[in-house]
Formats: sequence, C-alpha cells, structure tokens
Amino acid sequence: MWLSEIIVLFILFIVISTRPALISRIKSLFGLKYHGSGARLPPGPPFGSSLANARKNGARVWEEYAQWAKESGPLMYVTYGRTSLLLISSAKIASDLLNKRSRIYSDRPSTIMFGELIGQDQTVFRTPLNASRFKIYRKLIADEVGGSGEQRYVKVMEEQRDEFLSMLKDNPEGFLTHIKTNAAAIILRVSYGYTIKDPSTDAFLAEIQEYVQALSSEGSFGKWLVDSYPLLKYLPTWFPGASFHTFAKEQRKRNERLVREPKEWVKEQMKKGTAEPSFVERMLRRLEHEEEGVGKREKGSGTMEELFGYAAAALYVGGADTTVAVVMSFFLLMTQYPTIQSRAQAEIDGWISSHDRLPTSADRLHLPYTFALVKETMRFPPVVPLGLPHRLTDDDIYEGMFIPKGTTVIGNIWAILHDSELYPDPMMFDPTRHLPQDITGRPPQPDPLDYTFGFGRRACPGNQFAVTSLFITISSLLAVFDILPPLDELGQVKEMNVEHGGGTVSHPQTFECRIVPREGWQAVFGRFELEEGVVQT
Ligand code: HEM
Repeated sequence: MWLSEIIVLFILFIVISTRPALISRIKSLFGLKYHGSGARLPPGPPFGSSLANARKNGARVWEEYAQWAKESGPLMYVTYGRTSLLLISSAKIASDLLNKRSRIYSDRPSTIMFGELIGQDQTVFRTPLNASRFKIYRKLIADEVGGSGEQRYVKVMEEQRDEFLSMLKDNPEGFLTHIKTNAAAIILRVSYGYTIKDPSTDAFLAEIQEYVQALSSEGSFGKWLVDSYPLLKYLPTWFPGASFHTFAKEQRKRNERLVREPKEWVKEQMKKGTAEPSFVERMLRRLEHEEEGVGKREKGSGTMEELFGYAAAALYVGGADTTVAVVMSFFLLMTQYPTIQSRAQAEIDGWISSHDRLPTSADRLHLPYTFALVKETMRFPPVVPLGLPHRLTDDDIYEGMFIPKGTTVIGNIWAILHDSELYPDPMMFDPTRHLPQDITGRPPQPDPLDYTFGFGRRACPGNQFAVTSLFITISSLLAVFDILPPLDELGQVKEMNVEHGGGTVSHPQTFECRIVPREGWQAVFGRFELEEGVVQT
C-alpha cells in the first residue's frame, strides 16, 4: 500500500516541479514570507506554461518567454527544480537592474553540468564576479580586443577579408564553410598568430570548432535536467538517461585541450624563432621579462600563464561563432531583401567611386546606411537571444517586488529587440531605423548594439572588435558581390523557408544562395581577377 502512495507522491512531485507557472504562483502567493518589507516576488509565467513546452517549440525559448511576458509582464519569476529564474523582457528593467545595479547582478550561476561535471568555472564566461581572476581576465581581453588593440586587429581583419573574398569567388557554393573559416582565421591569428593553411584538413581548427559547436548547442541555460535536479548526477553512467555524463567527460577533455594546446604551440614557435605576433606571444614575452616568470601566481587565481591561456581561449569561444552567425544571417537577409542590398551598394559605389579599394573601418562614418544595415542584421535575428545568465548576489527590491539573492537572471535580448514600443513593426527588416536624424529628420530607434552584447559588468568585452570586423566584412561583400536567392532547374527563384536554430548562439539553418561578382570592382583584387557573369551555387 505504502509503495503505491510513494509512487503517487513521486509523480505529483515531478508534475508540480516541472510546472513553473504553478510553483511560481504558489511562491508568489506566499511571497510576503520572503521579505519583511512586505514585498512579493514578481509574477510567475501564465498558467499552463511549461519550460518543457517552451523548449519543444522549435527550441526558440526566447520567443516563448516573450509570449509569456505579454501576459504576465516584463519581469517574471519562474521556479523549476532548484533553479529560480528572473526573466527580463524590457529594455528599461534590464538597464535598471543589470546595468545600474550591476554590482549585485553580474555574477554567473554555477551549474552542475558546466561547473561541477565539466569544470568550466575557471573559464572567463563562468568565472564568479568576486574571483580575483575576473578582473585580470577582463583587463587582458580589453587590452587585446578593445580600442587600444585596434590597429593590430584591423590589419589582420583586412588581410583575412581579402582571403575570404577570394575563397568566395573561387568556390561560391562553399560560402558557409568560408564564413566559418574567415571568423576562425581572424581570431586564431589575433590570439595565437596561427594561420589556417587548408581549412578542410586543419586538425586544430576542427578541434576548436567541435568545442564551440558543443558549447553553443548544449550550453544554453536550462538545457540539462541535472542542473535542476542535482541528485541525478549520482546516476551511474550506464543508467538510461545518464548520457549527460558522456557529454560532460568529453567536453572536459576538449576544454583542457583548448586552453593548453595552442599555447604550447606558440611556445614551440617562439623557440624556433618563427612565432607571429599575437596575444599569447606578447604575453609569454612579457612574462619572460618579469621576475618570477610564467609560474608567478596572481593572488590565488592561478599562474599568469594559466590565466592568459583561458583569456585567449575566450576570444575564440566568444568571438568566432557569434560573428559567424551574424554573417550567415546577412547572406540570408540579402537574398530576401534585394532593394536593401542595392541601396547599400549604391552608397558604397558613391563613396568609393574609383572602385580601386575595398571599404575599411574608417569608412563607417561615410557609409551610414551600410552601417545601419550591419546594426539591423544584429537586431533582427539577435545572435545570443537570451544573452548569458547572470546571478544576483544580494537580496533586492525592485518596484515593490522582492528578488531573492541567488536568483539566476536572464535578459531576453530577443524580446527587447522585438519590443514594438522601441522598434515599431519589429518583425520588419529595415535598416533606416538606425539612420542618424540628419538623414531621416527623426531620431534613430534605440541602438541595438546597446542590448545585443549583454549587460553590466559582464557585457561582451569583444563588442568593438565584433562591430569592426562585421562592418569590414559586410561592406566589402556588398561592394564586390550581389547575393541572390537560389534558382531551381527551370531558372525560377527557389522558395526558401529558413528558420533560426536554438542554442546559446542562434544561427540560420543551412540555406543556398548565389554569389555573383559585381562589375566594376575587379581592380580591387590585385591577386585574383573577378570573373564576370553569374556563378550558380
Ligand atoms: C556579434 C558578435 C558578438 C555578440 C552578439 C556577442 C554577445 C555577447 C553576449 C550577449 C555576452 C554575454 C554578456 C552578458 O553576460 O551580459 C558576451 C560575452 C562575452 N563575449 Fe561576446 N559577443 C560577440 C562577439 C565577441 C567577440 C568578437 C569576442 C572576443 C574576441 C567576445 C568575447 C566575449 C567574452 C570573453 C564574453 C564573456 C564576458 C564575461 O563573462 O565577463 N564576444 N558576448
């Protein structure tokens, strides 16, 4: 008899604990208990909503959360398992909490999966706010990819851009591979001075792409049940449903290799005297001249060598896949919005009327529509739609609502960038939203770059690097190519219905396009001649 009762209770527990709406309502109802001031918890999600459903719905949970916000309001408190989430869907609240109160809103939650099982809490992305290495990481990265490193990295970006255009011209059907290779090539040269010779056989490139791919698809918040129900971690590896152990083991190994191997490679090159200038090479040289050298410990944070190993890996992990997603979206959008493409091309043709050079980052001021197009490409399908989770380190009260210490806070970047009060007609792709007032006679809509890179002390340190790289890439592509929809056997435009996938970084699914060299720009390529005519992918 008692066994059947236990089974019923267990089922009841599972049902209740997987209904965030129910749990959050119950907590909200008894919210008075949480804080002496009488403040209640923020409202829960609408009745009937479930995270499991949200995940099922094409995996684009950000849209589901935005839908919930329409009913429950832009600040929601959701509980499932042992995790409490604060979901923010408005720019004002994100700014009030994540930016203005960033002192207490900038920690990272440590999850069972990535913290305990994989051991990634040492990495830049997951390092706690109060760890002394956090400040060291941010400084190392800011010096490398912030404003002061600009001259160095712009040179690399422009050289790799030439290579990218050349690959597209020679093999347009491989454009998706070329996009990935270009992004990886820039970061690998900046970080390690490593040049990819043949992307199809480069083992180092393959390894880090595999790492980033796994992180992007498997690392989104709420993905692993073990994070909500920690007891699951004790399941033996052979137990049905315990395959998360296998992923954890593999990802831990990949993580260790990513931090160690490229750094060792740079050391070898330095010994041989063949090292190219790079972040790691500069750091190693700097340490050689310091008293205690590479073994010096930074206030209990690990040796300086370990720290910049992690910082260099973060450049790759943070920078490569994100810029890939934007450039992929750009290609897709150009096949769908030919008049927008033509307007940007006309602007570039007008500014560089001699057609004897490609656009550079210095041209941004003179190409406002093209820059607005870059911004709209980052608004329309935001790259990291839910940002990365933050963790609140103190109890807080906001507009009469109580937010308990330890809550995981998610800024729904997608919801903010599709808020019709900020961006009227948000599902329309329209770069003119971002044009300056002296061109349109009305103020531009809020700058999407203020949201797309996240918030507060955790905001993306690679934002400047990313925008410069994207402007150079996108303006140069527009200058020399027309990007057109694919044709079927009868020469008719093929219907395309391309969705953006889920995961931490959201990419469009695979698609086709035609990449056609534009007349008049051949002179810019010294090394290779653009052929005239249509290249069908
Ligand atoms: C389109 C390009 C990019 C987008 C949309 C993007 C977006 C983001 C977002 C949303 C975050 C989380 C911020 C938060 O927690 O509030 C982040 C963090 C980060 N990004 Fe980026 N990023 C991009 C490119 C880059 C590049 C090029 C680099 C480096 C070269 C980079 C390095 C990082 C690092 C290291 C962090 C972790 C910061 C921390 O935890 O303190 N990102 N990025």
